[in-house]
Amino acid sequence: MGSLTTPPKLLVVDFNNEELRPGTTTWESTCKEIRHAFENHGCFIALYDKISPQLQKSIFQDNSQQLFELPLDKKILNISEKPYHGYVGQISFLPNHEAFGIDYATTSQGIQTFSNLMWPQGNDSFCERSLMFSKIVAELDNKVVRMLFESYGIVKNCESYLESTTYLLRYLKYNTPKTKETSMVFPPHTDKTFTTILYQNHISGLEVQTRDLQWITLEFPPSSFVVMAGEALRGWSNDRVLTPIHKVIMDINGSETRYTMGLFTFLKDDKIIEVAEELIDEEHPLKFKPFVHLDLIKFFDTQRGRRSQNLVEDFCGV
Ligand SMILES: O=C(O)CCC(=O)C(=O)O
Ligand SMILES: [Fe+2]
Repeated sequence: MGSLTTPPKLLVVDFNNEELRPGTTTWESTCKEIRHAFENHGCFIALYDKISPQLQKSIFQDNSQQLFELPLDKKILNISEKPYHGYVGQISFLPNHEAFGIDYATTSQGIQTFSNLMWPQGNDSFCERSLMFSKIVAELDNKVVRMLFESYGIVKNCESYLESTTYLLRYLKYNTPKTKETSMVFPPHTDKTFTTILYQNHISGLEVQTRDLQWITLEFPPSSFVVMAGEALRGWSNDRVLTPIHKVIMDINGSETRYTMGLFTFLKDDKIIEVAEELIDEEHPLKFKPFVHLDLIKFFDTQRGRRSQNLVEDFCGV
């Protein structure tokens, strides 16, 4: 059904702007804009041209294609002790979707461990490009997190969050759906991350739900990323940040495969995620008890967690 009001436009932040340095007025005003975007929509678009055209091409054309062409007995070796960190595919109600997860993707060891499973004979170019991509996107992530903390006046413990962050690089693929019933290639969900950064090839499809339940179709300008809040960030923010519901829809008349790269951040087990006192006031009384990120994901992996409409509250609400 159509909506009577036009869907809002998402914030676009130009991270290529030289003026976007701590101490400048541009920095200060952009910090505020980012905070409002996280609070109002839970996401925004980042223009960031650090991925060269060659890297972009080889990530989508070489790396993604090589990975998804592997035989199933190799793909299923991509497992993890952590829920939702490994291979996803062959799911009857998601016939057009497949994904891999590479944990500790900003370290050569993390990438190598994954590559050794998929290509025991070695695949140096896959490793180099994946590592380069993850490091570039992690830099963007760190900047965004710093800006969000700063806009709330929380500067002192930001570094401890960044030091405790691990990065899961996911390669995602969506085939063209065959019928109208399967045009939703990924169902509505929220991310269980701290933050998620998405990068796609030229095939769009991501839609994000607003607070007033309208769907926005995301346009990715050239060299852009979508930065999105996960459930753990919502917990950290004392429920100020929105964790947006999003889904992927593809045109049944389309002919091209959609590839996405996602950098998903998580906090290590020794890091307690705790609402900072700066985020508690009369209007925002404390909503969540301190928690460990992996425990939140494990909770989601239970029947009660998967049914929850309000994950952080059901997991650690006060
Ligand atoms: O492919 C996309 O654009 C979205 C992927 C996504 O939402 C996810 O993997 O959590
Ligand atoms: Fe998602």
